[in-house]
Amino acid sequence: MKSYRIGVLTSGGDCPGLNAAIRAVVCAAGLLGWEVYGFIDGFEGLISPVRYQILHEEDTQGIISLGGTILGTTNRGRFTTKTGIGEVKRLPGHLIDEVKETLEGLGIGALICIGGDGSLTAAQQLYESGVPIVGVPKTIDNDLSATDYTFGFYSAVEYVCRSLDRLRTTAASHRRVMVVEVMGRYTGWIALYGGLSGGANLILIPEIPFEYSKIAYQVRKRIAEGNFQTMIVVAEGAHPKDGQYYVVEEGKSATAEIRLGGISRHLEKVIHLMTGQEVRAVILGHLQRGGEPTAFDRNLGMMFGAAAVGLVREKRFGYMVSYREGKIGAVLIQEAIRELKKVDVNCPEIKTARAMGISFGEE
Ligand SMILES: Nc1ncnc2c1ncn2[C@@H]1O[C@H](COP(=O)(O)OP(=O)(O)OP(=O)(O)O)[C@@H](O)[C@H]1O
Ligand SMILES: O=P(O)(O)OC[C@H]1O[C@](O)(CO)[C@@H](O)[C@@H]1O
Ligand SMILES: [Mg+2]
Repeated sequence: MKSYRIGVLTSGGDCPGLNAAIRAVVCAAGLLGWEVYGFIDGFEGLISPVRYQILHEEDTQGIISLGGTILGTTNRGRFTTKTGIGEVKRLPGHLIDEVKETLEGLGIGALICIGGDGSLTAAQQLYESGVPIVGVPKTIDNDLSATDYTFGFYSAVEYVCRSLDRLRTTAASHRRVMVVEVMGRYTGWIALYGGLSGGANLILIPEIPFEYSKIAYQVRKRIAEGNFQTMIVVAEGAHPKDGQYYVVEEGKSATAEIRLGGISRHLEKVIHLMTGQEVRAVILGHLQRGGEPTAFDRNLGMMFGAAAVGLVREKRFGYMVSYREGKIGAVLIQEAIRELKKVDVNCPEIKTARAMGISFGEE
């Protein structure tokens, strides 16, 4: 008798912990006697030219500690559902039909989609069209609702924290202002957690629009107090009050979301002009996304992967696994993608930062 078959794919920006999730899916499904088809390059592998790899336990040995994804991923292509903040596009019907044909042709009974907000928006649309889908949340940005954490986030935070440690010694030696730009798209999770743990003096996040004069004031105040170096962490999506996001490519592409970036270079010029200090911008970029996952992200990836197989077993399609208050559970994918999870400006990390005199550039 043909055994039950499931598919798994990784989609959107890669992040540490994806391989741990893939291994858990393969091991948990294998114990149930199921076959696992890993689709290559996310949703792209589901349509012509269809690409997949049958995954056995031995194919996933030793990958828990490996960054990236053995299945490949993409954040541009034929499955664009998001082009800008709050803008959602419908997937064309012919694409959905092709996905269904592929799954039916291969005898696959369920598909596990490991993705961020954009990829799970596509997954939800496929589910609404009858594709049996279970979601697994991932992204370094930690911007998915209905889960406290996504794997990849703490690995990125760890990198930001260590980078600040290194940058502080050179900033102190030269009595400079360092402006360290970190990822996170429209949310400030990485900037807040990385900045606080790395001893930043100012943290600029999209949730708290800043004022240039307040940043300059903080730099001058520090100098007056005998602190000649200032560490500023800025989220790529941070912006001044009434200001625009800084984007790498002007305009929008039909096949990808806009790329944010460049705010640190702008701040470098403005802070120098306003304070006369030497300022250096450092963009941490994809160094935050590469490399090995932290132990937390490995464990979260495995807990999510194994739980996703459990949801398939229970036929709870349209659900996404989640982590809330220390427990693994399930929520509707629809609930997770309804709106971006932004930093609560009254959260303990912000309160702690304020209590310690760390500025958010608005006072
Ligand atoms: N095959 C594809 N074709 C087009 N766009 C895609 C495809 N796969 C993923 N995307 C898009 O890539 C972007 C990133 O994916 P997702 O949100 O799942 O990951 P992420 O880790 O949160 O990264 P990001 O911060 O870039 O959103 C989303 O806008 C998503 O719609
Ligand atoms: O890999 P790309 O296309 O540069 O995408 C960068 C974006 O992806 C993310 O790293 C999330 O995966 C965002 O923080 C960032 O804005
Ligand atoms: Mg995203």
